[in-house]
Amino acid sequence: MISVRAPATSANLGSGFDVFGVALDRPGDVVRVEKADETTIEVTGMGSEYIPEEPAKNTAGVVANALDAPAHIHIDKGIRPSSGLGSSAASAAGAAVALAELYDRDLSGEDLVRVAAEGEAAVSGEAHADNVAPAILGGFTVVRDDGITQVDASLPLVACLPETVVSTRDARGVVPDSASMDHVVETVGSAATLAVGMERDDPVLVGRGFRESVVTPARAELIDGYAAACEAAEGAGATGVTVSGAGPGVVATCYPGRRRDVASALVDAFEDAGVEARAFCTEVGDGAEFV
Ligand SMILES: Nc1ncnc2c1ncn2[C@@H]1O[C@H](COP(=O)(O)OP(=O)(O)O)[C@@H](O)[C@H]1O
Ligand SMILES: N[C@@H](CCOP(=O)(O)O)C(=O)O
Repeated sequence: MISVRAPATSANLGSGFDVFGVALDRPGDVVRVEKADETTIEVTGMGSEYIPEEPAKNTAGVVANALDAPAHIHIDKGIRPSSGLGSSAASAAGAAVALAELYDRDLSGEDLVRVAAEGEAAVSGEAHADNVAPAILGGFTVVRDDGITQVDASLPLVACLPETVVSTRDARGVVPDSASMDHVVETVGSAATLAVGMERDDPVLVGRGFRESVVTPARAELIDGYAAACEAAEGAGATGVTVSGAGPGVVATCYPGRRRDVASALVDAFEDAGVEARAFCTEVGDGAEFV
């Protein structure tokens, strides 16, 4: 039996829609695989009641099919589905790494990302690899058609999960079809600032680089209490706050000593808006690993 822990991830980071992603040190999914004549899936843990066990509908099952690697797959979910923290991607990434090892397939990190992205496409409608890339490679990743760039950043993060469900498929439906030149200029400036901030492990530059005015405001409309939560987090020391992935999760960065204050501010602000929420103090972490 092969067992792999794959981390939660936060995609987009404001200015990098479908391009940027980071691995979070916690939480994560654990995927265990054993060879079998045909693929079967069992899911336990956080939100497992909402996750299909039919292989064609589960991201891990789609990966097993893509790799022609039938297995009994057990997924212990540490990441709530439809959270904006790459829950479906973690299972896809964990399955890709575990099944490649089980069947002795000689695949590069980028090959594994491509296979795991097929699992993501099955649930979100499009093959975006900005969650599976950091879930496999770790750190901060930049995904483009011509390759993936990875940086081992060290950065404090707070992830907050309001008890609202937003599916990635639905949240992709509200993304505007076009952007003005002013917005393009702003996004390029933010994305460049964020990438330099990741290289320098600088929470001020990274937080400034979250700023984006096309996709983020459209998604924020789906998250009750979002504006108040951002304001409260910034008041508590966050150097930047944005929607995590497609939402409803929110991600903030700050100096290391401010994480607890930022986490409490986010939770309290959502609760004041009538939305239950929980927050994790975390940091940029490693990719999928054997356990
Ligand atoms: N192994 C899996 N883990 C989590 N969600 C899965 C899995 N397989 C299929 N899904 C489905 O994917 C959807 C959640 O994915 P998505 O909307 O992209 O949110 P998230 O941000 O949590 O990845 C849910 O409909 C869920 O049932
Ligand atoms: N780039 C994607 C990222 C979705 O992330 P998830 O964690 O919400 O699945 C998007 O913004 O649609």
